Amino acid sequence: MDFGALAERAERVAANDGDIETTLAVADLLADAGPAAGAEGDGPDGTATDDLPVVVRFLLGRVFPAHDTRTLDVGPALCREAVARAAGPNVSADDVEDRLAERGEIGAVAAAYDFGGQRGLAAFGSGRDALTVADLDAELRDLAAQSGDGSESRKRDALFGLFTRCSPIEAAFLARLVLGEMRLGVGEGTVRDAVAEAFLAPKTPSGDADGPGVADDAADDADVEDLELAAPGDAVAAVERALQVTNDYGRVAVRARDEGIAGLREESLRVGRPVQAMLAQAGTATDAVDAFGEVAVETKFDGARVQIHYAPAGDAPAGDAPDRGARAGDAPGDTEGEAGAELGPRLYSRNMDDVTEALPEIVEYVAERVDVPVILDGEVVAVDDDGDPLPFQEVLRRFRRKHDVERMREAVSLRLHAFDCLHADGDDLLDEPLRDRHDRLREVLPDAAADLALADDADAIAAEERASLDAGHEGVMLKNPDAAYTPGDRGRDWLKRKPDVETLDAVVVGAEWGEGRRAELFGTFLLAVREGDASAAQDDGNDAGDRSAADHDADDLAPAGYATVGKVATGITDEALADLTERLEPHVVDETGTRVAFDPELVVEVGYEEIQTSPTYSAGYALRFPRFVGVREDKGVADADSLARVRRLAGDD
Ligand SMILES: Nc1ncnc2c1ncn2[C@@H]1O[C@H](COP(=O)(O)OP(=O)(O)OP(=O)(O)O)[C@@H](O)[C@H]1O
Repeated sequence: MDFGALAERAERVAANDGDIETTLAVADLLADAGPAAGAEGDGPDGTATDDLPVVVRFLLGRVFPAHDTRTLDVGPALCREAVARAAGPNVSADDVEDRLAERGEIGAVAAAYDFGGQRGLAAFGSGRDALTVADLDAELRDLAAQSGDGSESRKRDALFGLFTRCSPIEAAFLARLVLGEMRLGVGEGTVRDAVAEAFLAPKTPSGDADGPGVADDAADDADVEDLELAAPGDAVAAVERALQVTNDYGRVAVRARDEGIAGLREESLRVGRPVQAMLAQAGTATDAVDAFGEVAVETKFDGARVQIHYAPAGDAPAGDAPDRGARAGDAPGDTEGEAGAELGPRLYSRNMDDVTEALPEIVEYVAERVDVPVILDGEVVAVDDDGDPLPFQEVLRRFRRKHDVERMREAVSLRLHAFDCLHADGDDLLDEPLRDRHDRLREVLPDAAADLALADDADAIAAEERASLDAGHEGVMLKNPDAAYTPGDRGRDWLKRKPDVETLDAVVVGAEWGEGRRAELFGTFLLAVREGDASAAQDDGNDAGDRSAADHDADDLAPAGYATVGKVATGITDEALADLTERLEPHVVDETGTRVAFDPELVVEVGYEEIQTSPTYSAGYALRFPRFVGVREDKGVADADSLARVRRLAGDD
């Protein structure tokens, strides 16, 4: 598929405004993305390449599947510089930035420049060197592989080269893609439904050539309200399930197209390919007893979530192939590995970032004790010399560290508490009840997990909670012992119970430069929460997903989809200020006097005394006496707290 064709179809998708219309338009696009039967093309053996997996990922603003830890690592500044160079000698990165402030969005800015090279060639009748979707994917993967000295300038050159090959509509798509800001209004839920619709819906009697259930150019249909999705519920559920275990929309789309529901059901977990973590809702002991009868009561450890993947040498059964071999430092990719391959312990954060290198003692601990292939879920906690837990901020000093790992290993000791087992010795356990998964966990790593404690009355749970708090932990987790493990789900089968000293995980959307000796550093940080819930933020690129300068209210600075709740300046050490400044500066999208606005990128945890209603901030609430607790390295902006939670904490809901 030509990249131009994809970019143009994507614009048409974005022009839809109904959910069903959008889903149908995406389904239509997916049905056209694969190779036509028997088509010849530029694939390795002369067959046409299969663009479907790439198209699916691109629509979601990704080059790599979610489980793949590779990233493009192209920031807004680098993108602006590449656009400026492609636009010609008279255009500087500052000019691009000015236009960005006017237009509010990098795609529109990139499309507005005349990347003369290719038009010049076209004018001479030679036609431009058309980019295909496969070319672009390959180029971006090469770009992602750049590392070390000079990699930034090589990335800039590569991106510049790509822009010079782009028409305006392609340039807009490319700029948004590299920054992960597609703005198509196509979220993960839409793609899931579209995959089911394109490949698993019953064939329509009309013999619609575009694929089952897909309306021809849905956007043009006058009777949009009559549109319906034709894929049955079990088809959507099969896609959802395959997505949960693979974390790869491209792979699932291909499987659905080629092998239908039966093929999707064969997808299974793979050691070396992280899945999303199961999450919890807040709840009380009484809620738990009422809902589950018997309740599994676990300590709520105050650390950082880790998912552990390990296939010891000589023990990985066939069919349980890690995605790649076990060479240290080798990030598992999205290619199939050999069956039975060995994989050294790999550790992933809650956001599926590979944190293996930062936590060598956990790697050693697992390698010394586990002797069958496993996927385990747990929490890494910082401990003092007596083994007592230290606050969560301590573990974050270790968590993503790339430098000084050995020095920090001396300074902050870590301990692993495992609490779940998703896979053991060739068996996928997601559908097994927690009590059975926990038995397997105790078999494979008894040292890191206590026996499952069961209770059926609120008093017994309260006693466990007191014991947990007395031991310096955060509270208790109350789990349904009969529930399956549902990746990515924040359901009612896991409840978290901690004392009412709540903190808020807020997104930093603005700052003010400091004064005096701190004039080079940001001093005060403007905090915001998400306006919608997580799925809305993902699904609605035109609303909560927008991240542009023009959307920043002049007084409030909150980007669309976010509501401000206060400013924090206390509790930040000089070291933390310097770190925050360095990390946030590349994300400045607007600057007025001493005030700056950021793209929403960084989540910080803040404590406060209370939440009051207030006209000062766009949330309608303000944090009283906010204090900085730390950066939530383990959270992305989609995981930040929502306005609904602020309302609840304020007692208004
Ligand atoms: N025994 C346990 N079982 C499950 N999760 C645990 C346990 N002990 C600690 N945790 C941590 O608690 C988190 C569950 O709370 P939640 O799903 O709300 O995540 P969160 O938003 O990070 O919450 P919080 O900010 O309260 O830690 C898990 O992600 C995990 O990191």
